[in-house]
Amino acid sequence: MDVAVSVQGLYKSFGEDEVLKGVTRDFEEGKIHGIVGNNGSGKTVLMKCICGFLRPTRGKVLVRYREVGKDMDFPENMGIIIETPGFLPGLTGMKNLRLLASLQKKAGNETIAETIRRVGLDPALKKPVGKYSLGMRQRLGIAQAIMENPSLLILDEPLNGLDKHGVQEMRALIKGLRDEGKTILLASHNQGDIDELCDTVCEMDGGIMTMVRES
Ligand SMILES: Nc1ncnc2c1ncn2[C@@H]1O[C@H](COP(=O)(O)OP(=O)(O)OP(=O)(O)O)[C@@H](O)[C@H]1O
Repeated sequence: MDVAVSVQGLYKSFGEDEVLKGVTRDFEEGKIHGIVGNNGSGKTVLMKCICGFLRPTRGKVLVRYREVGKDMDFPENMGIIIETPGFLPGLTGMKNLRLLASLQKKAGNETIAETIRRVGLDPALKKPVGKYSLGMRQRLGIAQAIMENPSLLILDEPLNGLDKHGVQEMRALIKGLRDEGKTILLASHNQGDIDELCDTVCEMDGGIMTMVRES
């Protein structure tokens, strides 16, 4: 099997608090991998370690066989939604994404506009993001994560705040991204999202990971 992300004996402590307790798991390329678990079970901390935002206390994360924090600071070709996407409230959605895209210079204006349309928003909308509804902000967050066509997506509760219709649309989008060959790690509390989207499911419980469903 082609492994996109390999988590090997991962421990993470904050002071006395051991939040990850030896997590080991390979996530196969081209699939949607669900991560479920109660509040505080360590899902976000695990995702932050995979992204290189947090350094593990022990163990390692390999993304496409290169170690995060050693062979590279952050995995390349990665799109992320972790916690609420931080946009500048006074700018339009298009301007926010253009600003973020200017860092990597991978996505031009047409690609950004196309991505905004793909998540069901209007790239010509003059309304500043500060006046967006929660669902619109979430859609823009998804656009930001996918605009540079990453091959790995780390999505922590990406469908939060969306109404029923929005959830259906964004589920279809996420499945479409998987069908394009992308690898997706998806943390969710929504059983419907997990059942419909995920090829494999694992559960975090008190910093320990157990397998729930293999494809
Ligand atoms: N920067 C930090 N400093 C100290 N403790 C932290 C930090 N980040 C997370 N924690 C602790 O790690 C534990 C796991 O948090 P985490 O955010 O990974 O949970 P989660 O499974 O994502 O929960 P939720 O479902 O609520 O999003 C919690 O007890 C949290 O307080």
